[in-house]
Amino acid sequence: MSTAVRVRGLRKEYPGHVAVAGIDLDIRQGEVFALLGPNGAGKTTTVEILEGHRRRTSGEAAVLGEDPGTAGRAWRARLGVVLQTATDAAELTVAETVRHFAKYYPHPRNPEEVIDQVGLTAKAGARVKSLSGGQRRRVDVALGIVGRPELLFLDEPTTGFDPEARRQFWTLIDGLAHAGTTILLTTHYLDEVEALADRLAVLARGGVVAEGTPATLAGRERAEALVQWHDERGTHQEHTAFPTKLVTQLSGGGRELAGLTVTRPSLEDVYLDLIGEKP
Ligand SMILES: Nc1ncnc2c1ncn2[C@@H]1O[C@H](COP(=O)(O)OP(=O)(O)OP(=O)(O)O)[C@@H](O)[C@H]1O
Repeated sequence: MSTAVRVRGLRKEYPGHVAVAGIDLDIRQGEVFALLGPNGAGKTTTVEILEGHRRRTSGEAAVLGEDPGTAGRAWRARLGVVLQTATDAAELTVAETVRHFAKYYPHPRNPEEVIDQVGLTAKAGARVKSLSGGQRRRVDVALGIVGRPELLFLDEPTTGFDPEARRQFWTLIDGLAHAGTTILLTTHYLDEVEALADRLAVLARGGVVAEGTPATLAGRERAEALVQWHDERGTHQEHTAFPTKLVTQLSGGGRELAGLTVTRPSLEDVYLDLIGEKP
């Protein structure tokens, strides 16, 4: 599988401050890759460099085979971008806005279909100005995908969405990924990462502190499990690296254990541990 994004030693310094301290990343074509990290970790800076919106101080970057610092309009048309800050609310309607943006691209998607996909058909004739925050965010997403991007950047795309809108959005992203779109997602929602991402990297203090799949990040699948059950003497709990063995012993080969649960660290536990904020 070929590489959509390749980054080596990427560094960004602001006066008196290192925002990105030399990171490496490889994002394969067709995968959904999530970038996680606390506020100020360097996610937006990294993404903006890859989008060609910000200059790097040093290091190498190749996005769809080109250097984002020098690539031109044809390259830009292959990208879809949903920035963290919402598009300025204009006097135009939703349909007018999406149709207008579609004209910037050589092979745009059908604007009406895109509006439908982001769940805004009922609001197609409404002025963007009159929409709620979550609905405007959906317009942003529509504008990000109308150009049929090969690589889609989503910077905190579901902030302000209600739970139903988030689910719809996940379905939409899943569909795009299945159709072969590479997606780079930054988010603070760990359930979003578990639902969507093939792989993720955790950024903290400008560096990558862990990289892996949501299920195996930082040895999560090998971490000790907590086994809980109760009997006439009360509730019991035990930490073990071998929960299957423990449960087999406890159940004496088939006796039912009341209230049995086996839990491993959640992605959130692992994440908080990695960024050094575990309570
Ligand atoms: N234009 C700028 N000038 C100076 N410092 C900046 C500039 N832009 C960002 N920074 C600093 O660089 C660091 C990384 O910021 P960045 O926006 O990349 O973080 P982030 O991981 O996206 O955070 P968030 O989760 O809050 O969006 C922060 O300390 C920020 O204050």
